[in-house]
Amino acid sequence: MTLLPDIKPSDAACCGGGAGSSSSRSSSSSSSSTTGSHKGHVADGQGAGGSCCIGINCCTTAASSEMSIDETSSTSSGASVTKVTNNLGGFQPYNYKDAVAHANFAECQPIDIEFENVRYSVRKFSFPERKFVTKEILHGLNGNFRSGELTAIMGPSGAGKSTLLNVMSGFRARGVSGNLRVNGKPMSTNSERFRKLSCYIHQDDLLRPQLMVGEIMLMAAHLKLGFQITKAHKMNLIKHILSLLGLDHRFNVYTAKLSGGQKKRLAIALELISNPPVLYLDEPTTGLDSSSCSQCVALLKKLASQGHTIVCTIHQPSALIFEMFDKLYTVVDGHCMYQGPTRELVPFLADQQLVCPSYHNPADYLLEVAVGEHERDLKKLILAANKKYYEDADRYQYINTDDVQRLITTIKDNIEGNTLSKSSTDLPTVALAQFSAFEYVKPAANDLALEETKALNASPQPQLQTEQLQDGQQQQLPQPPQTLATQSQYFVNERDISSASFLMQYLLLMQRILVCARRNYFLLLARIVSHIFIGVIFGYLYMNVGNNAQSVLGNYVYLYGTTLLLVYTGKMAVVLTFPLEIDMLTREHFNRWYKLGPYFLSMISFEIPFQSFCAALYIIISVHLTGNDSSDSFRIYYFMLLGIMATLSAQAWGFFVGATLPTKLAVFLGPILAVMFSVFGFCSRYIDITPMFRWMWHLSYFRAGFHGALNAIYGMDRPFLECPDNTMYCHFRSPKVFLKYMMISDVHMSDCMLLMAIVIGVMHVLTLVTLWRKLNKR
Ligand SMILES: Nc1ncnc2c1ncn2[C@@H]1O[C@H](COP(=O)(O)OP(=O)(O)OP(=O)(O)O)[C@@H](O)[C@H]1O
Repeated sequence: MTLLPDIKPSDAACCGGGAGSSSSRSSSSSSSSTTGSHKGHVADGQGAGGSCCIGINCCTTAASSEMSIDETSSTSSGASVTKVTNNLGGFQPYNYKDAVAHANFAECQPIDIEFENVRYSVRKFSFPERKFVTKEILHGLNGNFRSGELTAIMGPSGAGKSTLLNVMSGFRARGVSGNLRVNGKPMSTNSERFRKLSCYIHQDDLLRPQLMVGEIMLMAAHLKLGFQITKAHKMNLIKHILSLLGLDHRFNVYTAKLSGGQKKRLAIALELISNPPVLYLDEPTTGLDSSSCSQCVALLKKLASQGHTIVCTIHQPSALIFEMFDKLYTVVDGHCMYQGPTRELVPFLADQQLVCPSYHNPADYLLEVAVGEHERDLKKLILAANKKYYEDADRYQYINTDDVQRLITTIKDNIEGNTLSKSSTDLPTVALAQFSAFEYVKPAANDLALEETKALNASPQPQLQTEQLQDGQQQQLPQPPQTLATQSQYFVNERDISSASFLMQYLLLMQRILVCARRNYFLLLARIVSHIFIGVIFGYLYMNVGNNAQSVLGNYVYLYGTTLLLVYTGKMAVVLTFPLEIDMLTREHFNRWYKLGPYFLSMISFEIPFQSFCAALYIIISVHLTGNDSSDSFRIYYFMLLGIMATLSAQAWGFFVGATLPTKLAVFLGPILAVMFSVFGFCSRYIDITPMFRWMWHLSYFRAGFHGALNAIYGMDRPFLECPDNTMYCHFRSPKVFLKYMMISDVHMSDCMLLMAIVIGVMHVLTLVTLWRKLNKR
């Protein structure tokens, strides 16, 4: 098992051509269908009295270069790679638009989601009212997200877009009520079955900067697809997805060096590995320039056109991008203000006496209405939107399967009559373009048309196919190298996915940690160097105090400083880094990359030995310089064991604090807790502690570590210490006298070890439980 894929950059760079060249004819059919929808859109808008500027009708699109498939070759890994040449015969650099237009993603199970009366409330403490209050954010939303549709959730800032996405994806489940049906069957968003259907891509991309694109993809493929699928198959799939998303040339690039748009595409590519039927994206276009924006939406549109249900929030799309969405769901103050096909928005608003001015972006106009710029009663609009939703739902219900069958038969007739290219692999899109008036036939038509597509793909294809040209001439076109069926063979069927076992997940995550640690060695090196440095400083300050009866208090301070150092370095290293880890864990776990158990085990399998190693380094150096190693060697072993246990106890607390509190709070609450344990259980004698705080003395791992260390160095019948100047009185010549004076002569080292072992175990269990709650009680 290797994380680092054995692929050369040249191999990866080639696969862009492979996918980008899938089929020139499917592009012609899909572009004709797109044009059809543009026309329909404008007609609708104008017919209703509105005349907003929409999509390509107001923009000039760049002329696409003519491309043809030149030759097919094989890479060293055996993958079929197709070079694409332009009409000048040169090698064509990667063309994202073409690749997206020609891309064929895998078919997937069509998923229609309907929701009814969805409400979401949060419970918060109100300081002015001095009580807990419940705030409802979503107020009984109804709607549907359908297979084959790209839906945009729009609305003003703070309207509840992200909240709706979080609720619908199951990312937020607490405080949610309402009914949800998936393909007509009731389901809970918190159920495992529902979660298996979808992936959620957050607005900010949390990608590990130390990993390269290819590595992160392979890691995700191993974790998501398991090991019943060969590595070669996974590599083919990865290359295929990366080339579809225009990232193949970034295969060997660290994710830190990707642009914003590339990171976004990589985030999508990672989730496409398991080919989820439903994709939720939170503001996928935020922070992208207009070209990256339209590339990103074009990609989503293509995914939707191949059967996925795609839902994303979007802020203020340009007219061109707005036009690319099939459907719009507008949220205003937690209510739905419009839902339905994008092209029906302008007529809908016009019906409400809101006429979108000429050459005005309907998306901008909608937002102006939503923020009240057009002085319309939003309540009326919300009511009208609900009325429209129910009317549309009725229309959908009353269309029977005979109607759908009739439509499909007509499409078949069209194909046989050669009015449409038989080679089109995008039958559902063609079917829908033909019958765009019957918008709500879509789900059923999609199912039937997909079956037809499968049947067509299964039938033997002629070597050369013909396409009817506009002027009536027949021209021979080369066979596309990969049809829908062959391209999507890389995608793994849902039933073949068996995610990696516990052990394999653990090993893969361990490998990821090691690779990241090796590449981000500066932080680890800093931890090692600081322990060595402080070991030398402490050793120098308390040089040779170990066996000197006159310097017992000096040695006491050395042991005290040692405990403090080990406790702070153990705790702070994780308190500061763990909250960021939790964000990544939340996302990867939600998208079912791995389970919590292997993740946590892999993390502590690295952190525990590393922190122990740092503590041991410090102890070896300082013990030698302070002369504490001049007595029996077993004392040093005990001292080292106690020091390591103290640092690991603090580390376990650090994990717990990091998992429980946000970083800003953890940074100062962690030390406050440490000071409390220190003052009340560590640097005071038991009788000096206020009775109210004596429980801290018993529970403090600080105290256990320190008293244990004192016991290891001065206890266990240590003989008299040296008193160098015989003329002087050495009060603590007898170690027993010193321990008695410090009131710890009855403290046993074994008790201290037991207490710290319990702290380590209990705190790790508590951290695990906290994480589990965070991940599962969202
Ligand atoms: N956990 C929460 N506690 C309290 N209020 C919340 C919580 N989550 C969301 N809200 C409130 O709900 C409203 C909707 O928030 P949401 O993030 O969904 O808005 P949005 O439409 O996505 O906004 P933006 O476009 O600015 O991201 C906001 O007023 C927000 O303050």
